[in-house]
Formats: sequence, C-alpha cells, structure tokens
Amino acid sequence: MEINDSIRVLKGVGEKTGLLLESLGIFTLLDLLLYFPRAYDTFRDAEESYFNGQDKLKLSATLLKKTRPIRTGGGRTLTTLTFDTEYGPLKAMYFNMPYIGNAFQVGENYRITGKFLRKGKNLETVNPALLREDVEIIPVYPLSKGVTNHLLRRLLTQVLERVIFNENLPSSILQEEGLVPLDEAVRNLHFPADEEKLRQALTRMRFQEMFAYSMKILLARSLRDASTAGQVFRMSPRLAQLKEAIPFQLTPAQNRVIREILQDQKKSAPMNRLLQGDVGSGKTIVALITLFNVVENGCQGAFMAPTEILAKQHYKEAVRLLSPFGVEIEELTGSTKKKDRERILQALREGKPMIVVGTHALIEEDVEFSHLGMIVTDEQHRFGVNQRARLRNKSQEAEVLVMSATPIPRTMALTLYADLDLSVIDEMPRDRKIIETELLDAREREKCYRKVRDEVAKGRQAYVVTPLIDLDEEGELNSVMGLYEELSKGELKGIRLGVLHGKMTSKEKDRVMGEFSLGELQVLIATTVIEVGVNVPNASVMVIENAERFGLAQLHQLRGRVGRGAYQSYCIMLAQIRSQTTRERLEIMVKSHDGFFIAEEDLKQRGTGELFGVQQSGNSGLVLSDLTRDYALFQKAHRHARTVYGGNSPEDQRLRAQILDRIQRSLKYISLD
Ligand SMILES: Nc1ncnc2c1ncn2[C@@H]1O[C@H](COP(=O)(O)OP(=O)(O)OP(=O)(O)O)[C@@H](O)[C@H]1O
Repeated sequence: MEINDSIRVLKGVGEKTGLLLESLGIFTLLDLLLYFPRAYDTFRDAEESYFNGQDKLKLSATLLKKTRPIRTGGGRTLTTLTFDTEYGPLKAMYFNMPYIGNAFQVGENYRITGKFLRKGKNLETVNPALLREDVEIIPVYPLSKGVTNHLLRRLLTQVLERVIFNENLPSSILQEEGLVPLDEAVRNLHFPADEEKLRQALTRMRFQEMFAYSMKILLARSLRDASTAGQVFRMSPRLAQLKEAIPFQLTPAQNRVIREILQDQKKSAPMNRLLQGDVGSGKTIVALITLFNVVENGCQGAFMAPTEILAKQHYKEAVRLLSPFGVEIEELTGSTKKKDRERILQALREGKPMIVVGTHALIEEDVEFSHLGMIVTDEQHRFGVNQRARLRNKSQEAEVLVMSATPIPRTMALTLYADLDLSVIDEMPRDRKIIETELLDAREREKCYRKVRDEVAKGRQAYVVTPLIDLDEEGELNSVMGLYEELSKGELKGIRLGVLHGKMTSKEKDRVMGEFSLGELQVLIATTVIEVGVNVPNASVMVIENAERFGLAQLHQLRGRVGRGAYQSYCIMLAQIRSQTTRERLEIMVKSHDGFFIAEEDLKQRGTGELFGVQQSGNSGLVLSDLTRDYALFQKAHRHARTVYGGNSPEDQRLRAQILDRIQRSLKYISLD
C-alpha cells in the first residue's frame, strides 16, 4: 500500500463510499491521513460525583428493556432504553432515533458515553452514544452525509497499519524543540493514546504547519525582493555619536533590533519589518535612530501615529533627540495650520531630507514625498489595511517598519502581510521596577485615592481612567466628568486636575496633554484615549475605575502608562466584583506583568484558546494552528525556517530545496502556489 494510492484500495470502500469520500476531498490515502479532526471528545470513567449532567463519561451498562418509540409534542419520537449499571438503573432517552433499539439486544453489555444525571435511585441520559472502543479520547471529524466518524476511524486504522510516514523535518530541529517524529504525531492525531500524546502530536503538527507557512512567507518575500529594487543606505558614521547622546543606555534587545533594521537598510530590497515589544519596552527610540540613518543618506522619513496626542509626543521626542544633529523635523496632523502645511508639503515635494511625524494626515492625496526612504507606522491596532497600503503607495521603494505592542495586532499583521520580518524587543530597560498592582473593591476608593495623594505629595503624577465620558443612564459607572466633579471637591481637593476624553477638540487635548507632560497638571482624569503609547515617565499611579469593564489586554496597555521611568509605580484597579469569574480575570493582572501571557489569557477568557480545539484560522490557510494562540510556537518555527531558508552553505541549500519540495508533496493543503 502506497501513500498516494487511491482510497478505493481500502476494504469497505466501494463505489458509493468512494464517491462520498471524494466529495470531502479525500482521494488518496494521504488525503485521508491529512483529514484532521475538528475537535476531540474526552471521556472520563463514570464516578458518582460526575453524575451532574455536565461531564462526558463512559459507563458499562447491560440492557434490561427497550420501549417502542412514542410520539411526543412537536412531531418528535422518543425511545427509551433501560439499562442496569453498577450505579443503579439507567434510563436512556433517544429523541428522533426510532430505530435505535435495533442496535441493542436485551441482556447484552455495552459501553456507552454521554452526560448522566442522578435522579434519586436512577440515572438519566439523553441520546447517549455507543462506545465501540475503550478509549479516553475520540477525534471528531468534519463529517457529511454517509461519512461517519466510525467509518473514518475504521479506514484510518487500515491505513495506519500499513504505511509509515517518512520524517520531513531535520532531526536537529526535532531535537532542539523536543518534537515527536512525524509518524508518531500523525498516529496520535487520529488515535491519541492519552492527552499528553495528543498534546505532543498537535504541537508537532502545528510546528510543522507553521514552519511550512514561514517557508512560504520567505519564498514570497524572496520573489518580491527579486522583482523590486529598493534603495541602499549606508551606515552613517554619526550613528555612534547619536547613541552617545541618548540619556540612557540601550538594552541589548534594542541594539539587536536596531542592527536588524540597519542590515535591511543596507540591502537593496525594501524592508518590510514588524517591530514587536511589550508596552514601555522602548520602541520609539529604535524608530528614531533608524529614521536618522535614512535622513543621513539624504532621504525622507515618515512616522505615522494613530492619534494626534501620540504624533505630538513622537514629534517632540524626535526634535529633542535629532535636532542637535541638524535633522529637519516637521509635524503634520489634521490640526496643522494651512500655511505650515503648505510649507511642509513643498519641502517634501522638493525632496528635502527630513523626518515628518504625523497622523493619517500623512496619507492624504496631496502629500507627495520625493526620496521617501522609510515609513514607520506605530500600529497599535488602529490603522486599517488600506491606510497602511496608501502610505506604502507613496513610495514602493521605501523601507517599512510597523510597530506593535501586543501579540494580537502582531499576528493579524502577520497574516495580512505574510511577508513581514519580525523583530522583537524582549526585555525591558534595566531600571524598570515591577508595577505594584492591586485589585480593590469599588467601596475601597478611599484607600486608593490616599495612594494618589501620597504619590502626588512626593512630586509624582497620576492617571485616573474610566470607561465613560458622561454619566451612564443608571448612573452606575463613573464618568470622566462625574469623577472630576467628585474628586475635585473630595478625595483630590487642592490637587491640580485635568480632564481628557475623545470628544474634546485636538487643540484642547493637546493643551491638556502638554500641561500634564510638563507636570503642570498633577492628576489626569481620562477615558481610554490615553490607552496607547502615552509617555509621561514622571507618572507613577494608574487608577482604573470600573476595571471590570475592560479587557485584559486593554488593562495591560493602561497599566503600561506608568512605570515608564525609574520610579516605583502602582496600578490600582477599582472594580465592582460581582462574580468569581470577574475576580479571577482581574487577578491575572495582579499576578502577571508579561504582555504576551496576559494577551493569551485574554484570548482564553474569550474562549478561543481551547487546547484541543482545532479550527481554521482566518485566511492564513492554516488548518491546525492559530497564529495568536500558538504564537510562541510560531516564533520558533519561523526562526528555524529562516535559518534553513537563509543559509548559504550547500548543506543548507540542499535542505531548503528538499524541505520546500517535501512541504509541497506531503502537506499539500499548504501548497506553495
Ligand atoms: N534602554 C532604555 N533605558 C531606559 N529608558 C528607556 C530605554 N529605552 C526607552 N526608554 C524610555 O522608556 C520609555 C518608554 O519608551 P517608548 O515610549 O518607546 O515605549 P514603547 O515601546 O513605545 O511603549 P508603548 O507600546 O507603551 O508605546 C520612554 O520614556 C523612553 O525614553
């Protein structure tokens, strides 16, 4: 039996079954082996404490009697079978299965599975299934009429008895990542020995899938690189001087990603890179240093932020750092005065080497760059694909750097832009202290605001964030305006308070943000307009009112507004805790400070993080993996793929050709065309 043989060589596959299988896309034995379960059912052995109608159990039962089907309301039929079990009599009710009785014989013993409910001396269950094998985990395949789970399992047994899968990953990778061999993985995917084996099998197959996906990305990019000629930037001799001028020492991770970007700039193919780093890890400086190099090469650089507040902040930072080196920097947003705007546009058109920092005002039609060398977008989930593409269209040759702080947009970008390279800042500046995080009941506000007063007295500043601008209808949630009223007369009397929310004009927002940055305002009461990127290192307390209203990823972003300098910082979540789930969710924030972990937990809370769930994700073409859920694994796979793909030795090249070929042949659902 050969892996590419038709399924019709199998016992039990005649004309009719053959056609049914083919309609599911299963033509060959390989197709069948790659027809993956969509989920797994796990069963426990029956136990008294599990007779709760919730847990799926398996139970040994002897049939005592069967009734004829009777009609019930709504045109349904009900057939009742009564079994004897060691836990007492079991009443099994089958709806709309009038012939079910034929599958059972009085006096015979069966293993059945279902959810059982204790009712006095009896047990009850609805539509339980007959378990043909004594196993704990059963794969559930995507089915269609005439193709049952049982049929697929029978056929798979036949195939797996006769064929062996050849390994298609280098043993060095298997060893390094502790992956099980392909053959073992495929077997356990269809017939898991236990949960651990299944987990290993899924990990192996997901790795494989994402490895192939990465190879595909690399292939796509190399095709692109070959077709577009970009610009070549040399390393400016003044880069070292610039680094010396920075008031702090760059972390090794920052230095590494700067090197990665500069390497890209040296190549003629245009860069397409995603810069990922947790909140406060210091992405901005990386952007500025590499933009500097572009200007040093006589080109223009564009830096696009999602809000005017952020654009202003980046602009100021750029001026502070780069003006002393004679770099021309301009700010272009919706609020830029007409006269200034015209002057800036003209300078850009004339090809003056400069950096322009702005919002989506940068992508308006009349903004024409000449010699645009590099585009940085501070992503944070805010720009749509089209907006980004429009900036890209300002210059096909420009280097593109996309910055992002959370794993979610990062993955989305990866799926949407399959040809992005990845740079990760995976460590925080050394002077950072863990942000002490506390969860308080809404009634403990006094304690919370005492902390705010203490910190303000020390010369620090604070944010108070709340979900609403105006009072909500029930007056239950604290709005920005309501809080301002209340706090200015009460807990924070005598402290200079400011208010910031989305309905203010840009000019008002600018003014308030400016005053807060300069320390003129001591406490800023705001909505989530400050969620992304705002950087005031002197701020050391973040109070989040009605914290139960925010998602975990958002809370992490908010908390990231403090602890951005050397001061010990605090995050206090005030919440109306009405359920254990809310408490557990918010406590994740108290326990963890790792953005990636929190984002994962966030996903789990939303129910997509199921360990054994297998569903097609988005339009990436991935079947078993989910780029968000499996991100850590994806990074590993991507790294290995890069090593294999980029290696220059004849050995690497041979391996690369071989792997690409194998990917194409053995996993055709990840085809390369
Ligand atoms: N190596 C470093 N050592 C000390 N401070 C640093 C270092 N790198 C950056 N910083 C400072 O850390 C703060 C946060 O940096 P930055 O604003 O770039 O963060 P970010 O990665 O953009 O975070 P966010 O995603 O929250 O916007 C800034 O005040 C910056 O000057």
